[in-house]
Amino acid sequence: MNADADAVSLARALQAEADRANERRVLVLAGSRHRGYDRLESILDALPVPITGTTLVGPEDRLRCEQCRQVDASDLLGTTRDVIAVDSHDELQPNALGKVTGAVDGGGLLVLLTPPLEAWPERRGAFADSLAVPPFELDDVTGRFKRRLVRTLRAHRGIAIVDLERDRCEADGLTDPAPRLATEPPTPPSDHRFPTAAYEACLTADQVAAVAAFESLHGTERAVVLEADRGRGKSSAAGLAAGALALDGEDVLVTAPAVRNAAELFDRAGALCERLEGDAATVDSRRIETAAGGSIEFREPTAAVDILESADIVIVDEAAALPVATLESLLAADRIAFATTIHGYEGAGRGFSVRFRDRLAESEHAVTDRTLVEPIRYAAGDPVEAWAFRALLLDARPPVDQLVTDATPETVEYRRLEPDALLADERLLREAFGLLVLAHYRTEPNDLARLLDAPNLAARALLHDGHVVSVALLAREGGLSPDTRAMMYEGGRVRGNMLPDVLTSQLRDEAASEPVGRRVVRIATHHAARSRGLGSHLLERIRAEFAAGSDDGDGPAGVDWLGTGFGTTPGLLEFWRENDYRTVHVSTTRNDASGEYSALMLAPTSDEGGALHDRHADWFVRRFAALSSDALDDLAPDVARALLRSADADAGPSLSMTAHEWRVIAGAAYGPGLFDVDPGPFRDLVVRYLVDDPDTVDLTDREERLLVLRALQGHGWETVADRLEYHSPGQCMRALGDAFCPLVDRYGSDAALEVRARFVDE
Ligand SMILES: CC(=O)SCCNC(=O)CCNC(=O)[C@H](O)C(C)(C)COP(=O)(O)OP(=O)(O)OC[C@H]1O[C@@H](n2cnc3c(N)ncnc32)[C@H](O)[C@@H]1OP(=O)(O)O
Ligand SMILES: Nc1ncnc2c1ncn2[C@@H]1O[C@H](COP(=O)(O)OP(=O)(O)OP(=O)(O)O)[C@@H](O)[C@H]1O
Repeated sequence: MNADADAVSLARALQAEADRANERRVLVLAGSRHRGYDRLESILDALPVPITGTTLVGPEDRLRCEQCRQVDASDLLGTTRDVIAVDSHDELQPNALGKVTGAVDGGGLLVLLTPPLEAWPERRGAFADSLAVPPFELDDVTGRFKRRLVRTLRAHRGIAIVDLERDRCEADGLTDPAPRLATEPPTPPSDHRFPTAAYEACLTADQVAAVAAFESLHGTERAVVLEADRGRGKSSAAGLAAGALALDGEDVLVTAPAVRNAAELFDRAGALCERLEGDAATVDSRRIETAAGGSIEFREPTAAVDILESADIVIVDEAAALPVATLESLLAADRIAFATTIHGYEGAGRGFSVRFRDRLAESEHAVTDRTLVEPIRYAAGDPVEAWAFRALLLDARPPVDQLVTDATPETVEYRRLEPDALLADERLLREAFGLLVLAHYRTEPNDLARLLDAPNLAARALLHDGHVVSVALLAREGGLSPDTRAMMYEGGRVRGNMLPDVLTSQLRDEAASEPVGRRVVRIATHHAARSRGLGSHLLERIRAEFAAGSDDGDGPAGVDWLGTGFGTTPGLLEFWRENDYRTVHVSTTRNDASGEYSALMLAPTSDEGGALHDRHADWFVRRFAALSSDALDDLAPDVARALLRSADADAGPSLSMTAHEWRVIAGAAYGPGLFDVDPGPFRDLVVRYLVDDPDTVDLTDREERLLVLRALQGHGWETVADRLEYHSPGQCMRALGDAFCPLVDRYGSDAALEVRARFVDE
């Protein structure tokens, strides 16, 4: 038999076994690219799988089947394919691998076309190129992620490896699974309100329980949360429930990141409505109407927020992939359900579990939770799912709570997490990466490759009894050549230098990328050990290690600055401020994923870093008032307060109001004057007060919010009165005047104090 026939019969045997077990199998075709494609074509011809069920994920349309590029792998999320072949000769994007693996059906094959496995880790493709950020070059990028990947391919069950160069089968991937037991169809709950047909349409007992959870939405102020790994049928369960609710006359509003994410939901809901109402129901891909007077309608997330009031019930599918701010706006709905992916961070954010769960818990909604465990696309125990989880660390978790509950700054050891050490110690890698995933809504498989291979990144951790309790990811930034600096200043982009890039290109400071710094890209403390000073301790140790001139500094002369950039919340700003980081910028648009404005902060560690900080802090304070009534007029007042409070107290101009302007301010505070006639000087005063030490003036939180909303952001009296719950605009006006009194007392010039004396008996 020739080699071609061998590979074909192996593929057939693999596929037949996958089919019998309702599991998936992986077939690696390792060798030259043309041999890989030749063999793949013979295999596809021979497999009993229609070409319409096959997708090639690669740079060129080289087969007769559907094709997409790795960057477009998200198109396959939530879809189900019989065979997916990934051409990874030019590059392999870890994110794409995660997405496509989840889309292979039970009985299906994932085929990987790779270079010879020994040589693969050393190949540098487009993804590696993206890790070579200036001043580093492609040769500085390492191949650890791929070395680990090859190790997992060789170690895991269900993975066949064919060496095309030596015409040799390295592993046949056959697992000889036990025969599948016939499973009983799930039964409806004994007592139910939804039609029996909704339960009969379920494929697993988990799905029945999930549909039943939606019955709680008949009450008021209710929320349902369905959580599951990919392919457990949560969208379908939500669809059956949506159908049942619409059949009961309810108007159901469905939203998801894109309409294709809601396709399964509408399929299942449509089928149920047609089954129970026949032609009386009208079914479309975005709208279903029932004869009972109910409806199901799809709207994109922002549009959905605008029409919440018109719906009885809202269902949010793929909630993890929506910005937290959008999820919060949706919570205004009285009855709402969220379906979300747990370990599917290959394509879904972590915003839902990281930030939104707390806010849901604080809301008035009574929450019913259901987790769907049983897979539907393939059988439980599928070896390819186990491999993908391991290879991409999709299920990486921080240590269990008990291991770290006693951690304090005194018990922990500071550790540099060198990539080789991480590669050699799977538990350390899982704990550190797991902590980053759980704590951050945007950690994805590409980040695992970055952690292992990117020359500009470094990780540091605190270990308690050998377990990771706090972790930080640092990026080297700045130190760029004069040519690169000029290029950035003139509008060019440079990768991987976020802080210098913004300071140079947006804030017009050509010298900003000359000093060298370390940006804290991410920091996380184990949730069982927060608020004990561990995060601060880690930052302290990092500063000691990297500070300019320190002996054990990483690099010859240490760094000029430490910095950070993150989606602002008052609590986080407070954390960084306490650790001596100071605000130098806030973005003028909201982050797509978090829905928050981002702040940039600096903690200088040398004279050059100090100079960089000082001029940017000054510019930041100077521009803040104008920004607040423009791009930042929807910034939350508490965030605006925290941003200014975290700026350096010496930054910004000192007050320079004329005597007349002081009379206007003092007249509005103590006399019959009006803020509205000349808001400018009032704003300067508010900015100065919020940047200075606030303890010197006695204002309440509400009064400070009033200063931000009215004086800085320029919202109208009616709006401000409404938001801060003043009885009337008139009362709000008087409150603003009162709020300025202590500011006049603290800052007022002689002219101001003279005005005050006319109205106050001193
Ligand atoms: C660039 C970035 O990574 S920014 C994102 C930071 N990371 C995250 O948001 C992940 C989730 N959060 C965490 O892992 C932790 O809360 C960290 C890393 C922010 C802080 O770690 P900890 O070990 O708790 O820090 P530490 O004990 O030194 O300081 C805690 C103080 O920071 C402030 N703080 C930090 N986060 C918050 C928050 N979300 N809300 C309110 N206050 C906060 C508080 O002042 C808090 O003190 P308190 O608990 O007494 O009120
Ligand atoms: N009750 C059902 N009846 C028929 N098909 C179903 C049912 N439940 C799930 N499926 C099918 O199983 C697959 C996975 O279901 P679904 O998309 O609902 O799961 P999911 O958990 O939302 O997965 P993903 O996150 O991958 O989209 C889909 O192809 C879907 O059509």
